[in-house]
Amino acid sequence: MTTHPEFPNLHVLDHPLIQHKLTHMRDKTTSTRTFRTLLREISLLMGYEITRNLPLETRRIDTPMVAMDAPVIQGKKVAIVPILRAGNGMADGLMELMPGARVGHIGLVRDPVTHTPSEYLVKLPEAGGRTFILVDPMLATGHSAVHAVDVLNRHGVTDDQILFEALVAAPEGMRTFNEKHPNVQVYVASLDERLDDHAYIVPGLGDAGDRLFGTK
Ligand SMILES: O=P(O)(O)OC[C@H]1O[C@H](OP(=O)(O)OP(=O)(O)O)[C@H](O)[C@@H]1O
Ligand SMILES: O=c1cc[nH]c(=O)[nH]1
Ligand SMILES: [Mg+2]
Repeated sequence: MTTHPEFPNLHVLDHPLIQHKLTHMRDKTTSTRTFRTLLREISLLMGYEITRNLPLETRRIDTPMVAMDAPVIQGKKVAIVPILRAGNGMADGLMELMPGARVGHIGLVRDPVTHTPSEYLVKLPEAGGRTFILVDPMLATGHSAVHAVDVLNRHGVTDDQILFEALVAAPEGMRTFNEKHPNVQVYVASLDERLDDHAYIVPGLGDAGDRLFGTK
């Protein structure tokens, strides 16, 4: 895991398995079926790092030898929140890791001309001191990410209780995001070069939602 001099809250997960799978996802010849499998697998691998600081509690169990107080994750203290649609593909991986987690949804779609997101669904579990893991593969202009964190803030979740898991981010989007939410920790597989004239990430992987669901 590496950090970035300009973005102290950005963590680039450079594990070879994650980088190898990301390369296959970027490849335009990769099928929808394989893209979907890879997104779930990368999210699961990233989840291993992202959950590193989750609080543990102890539970009394009996081993075949003796009784002991053994550590367990406070599963009900975690909420996974995909930003629809593409975030769904990442949430699947995290839900495998944490089957007891609550799951919320934030539906956003980006206008192709103005690049501003509009909201079509918000359904969230109670804040209740939970860690909220927001997931969306693409952080491009950053407006969708900012909007989603604003939604969580209004719901009673503070920035230090939010982790953002993306696959690829653009520097422009990270700048915009950090102007509003510098205390949200952001985890990515890659910080890419730039945005193009249509606010797509370069080199990126194209339209994540369309590639995940085969809609184009
Ligand atoms: O950083 P931004 O410039 O806001 O762009 C990123 C957003 O764009 C994509 O979603 P899109 O709006 O295409 O919706 P979809 O997931 O339904 O395809 C992506 O999944 C992010 O949510
Ligand atoms: O590169 C991009 C930018 C926004 N949304 C995507 O799916 N891809
Ligand atoms: Mg899309």
